[in-house]
Amino acid sequence: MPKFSLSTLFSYLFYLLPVYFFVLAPLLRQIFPASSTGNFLDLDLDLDPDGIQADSDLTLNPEILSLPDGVIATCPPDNYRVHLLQRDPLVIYIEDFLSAEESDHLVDISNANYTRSTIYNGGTATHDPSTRLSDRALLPRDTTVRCLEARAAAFQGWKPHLYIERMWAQRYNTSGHYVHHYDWVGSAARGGDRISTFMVYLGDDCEGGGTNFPRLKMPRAAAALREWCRFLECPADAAAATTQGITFKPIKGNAIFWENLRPDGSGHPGTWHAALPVTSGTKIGLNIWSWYHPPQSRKG
Ligand SMILES: O=C(O)CCC(=O)C(=O)O
Ligand SMILES: [Fe+2]
Repeated sequence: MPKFSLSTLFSYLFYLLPVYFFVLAPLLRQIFPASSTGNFLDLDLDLDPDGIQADSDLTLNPEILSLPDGVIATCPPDNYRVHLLQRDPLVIYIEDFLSAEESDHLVDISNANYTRSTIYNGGTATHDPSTRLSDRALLPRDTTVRCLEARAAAFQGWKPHLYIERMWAQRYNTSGHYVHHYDWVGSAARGGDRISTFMVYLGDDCEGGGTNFPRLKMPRAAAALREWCRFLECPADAAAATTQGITFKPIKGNAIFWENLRPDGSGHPGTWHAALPVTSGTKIGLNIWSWYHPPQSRKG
């Protein structure tokens, strides 16, 4: 009977381990691709066509989310054009997401409701003008707002367990700004998180006030730049630019859409962004955030 010494065993391992890691394991991954059941954003177990399970919806708060309430709005057909900026994170620019009439109407219905914007510090809402200087107003859910909720949900493929948050208009006067931040919270494992953001411009009667993404890159091809410079700040001397990355100009009716979460539910670092200071005039924005809240993580 052959005798195996410890050193023989080690020499076998020395040859076999690389064979496993570099040949066998990749081959197995090709033949049996990983199932997506561990993928936070692929949870799609709901059989209810509305993506809503009656028993698990008790925890959803109608003061925060635009929950179905039996009111069905009759809406005009969509009339927007999309421009794909990049896929990871997904960033899509939407021209004429709102008509001029819709933008003006939302400004009108927000006017009476403005209060100073807050930030959250350890779970407590505080005012900090060095971080965020603006006023914001909760929009009543009238027909225009309901049609916009439907437009935003349809844009995302009516994804089950996705809830459009109640909408807020945000008004920045001269010096108004919001320093760099993420819109996601990092709470996917605790129940849900903000899966996406539409940053819509309702009023662009201002200088400055662009939405800056320091970690996104300017499109490179000359033809692409010609197209994108309609929507992005394109300084004549890019090297002398004081901001990093890309900055969207406020243009009334247009929107930037981006996905905040990676497929595993973690927040995407590329979505770091800011509202640059308004140097004169008034900018009015509209936040449409979508909250992804799968029923499994709602239990408890
Ligand atoms: O007003 C903007 O350009 C961005 C606003 C924003 O990032 C926010 O309200 O979370
Ligand atoms: Fe934001």
